[in-house]
Amino acid sequence: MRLVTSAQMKQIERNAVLAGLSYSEMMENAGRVAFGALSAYHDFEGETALVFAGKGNNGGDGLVLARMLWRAGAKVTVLLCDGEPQTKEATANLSLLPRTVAVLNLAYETQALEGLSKPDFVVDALYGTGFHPPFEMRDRQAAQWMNCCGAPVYALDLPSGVDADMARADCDAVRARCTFAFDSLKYAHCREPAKGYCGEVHCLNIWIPEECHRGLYWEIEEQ
Ligand SMILES: NC(=O)C1=CN([C@@H]2O[C@H](COP(=O)(O)OP(=O)(O)OC[C@H]3O[C@@H](n4cnc5c(N)ncnc54)[C@H](OP(=O)(O)O)[C@@H]3O)[C@@H](O)[C@H]2O)[C@H](O)CC1
Ligand SMILES: [K+]
Repeated sequence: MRLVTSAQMKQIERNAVLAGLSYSEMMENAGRVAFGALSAYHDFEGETALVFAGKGNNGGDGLVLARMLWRAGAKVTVLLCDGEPQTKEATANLSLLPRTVAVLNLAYETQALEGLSKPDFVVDALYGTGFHPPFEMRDRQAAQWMNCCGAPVYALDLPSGVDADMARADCDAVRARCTFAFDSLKYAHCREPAKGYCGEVHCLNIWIPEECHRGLYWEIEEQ
């Protein structure tokens, strides 16, 4: 198993771009493999899914997954927790969502969380490797909602609220049933206190060529 820092992960992604894999392809792959992993737990058809999407690329992964869940027959609601996406790839994936996916923007619809019912499952795509604790108020409320709703939460790459490298965790960090780590494990998947928020960790291949990792990871035993 590979273990990387967030800076190493960014370098691996840059290497992947040089090797011919675009950022948008990596995002598409991340959403797709998360969809595949989630299908071991859910049938999707007729199920209700809430996708909490942040403004960065972790949110973009969530928007790809939202599209795939909708295609598989789930009733999907996306919550934009920090307004519109701020990266090119995430913005493109927001525009690819079909109209039948409800999109609530918590930056404007400030009371939206109060009106939500418990879904069949939740996708946490609020923050990944770019997060540094602590939460700001709106994110804290979103994380508290996920933790209190009673539905299983599946975290993309990391549970929101943990620091990938320091393995620190905000006291309201998302408590996931499963975390789908992309490409490589990060310290937060392996060290307390962050590890305790991850639930089962599945490290998923997003098709970054092997040579892009050279000299940029530590080999560790399977967790
Ligand atoms: N591993 C891979 O090969 C791939 C990973 N992908 C996914 O991308 C994320 C990392 O995306 P990134 O955009 O770098 O980071 P985040 O989505 O986690 O969020 C970054 C934004 O959040 C801001 N931030 C940080 N801390 C806070 C805070 N406490 N409160 C509010 N906002 C915060 C940060 O702002 P800065 O000023 O700190 O820069 C950013 O605006 C990775 O985890 C994967 O899920 C790719 O999609 C595919 C390839
Ligand atoms: K996340």
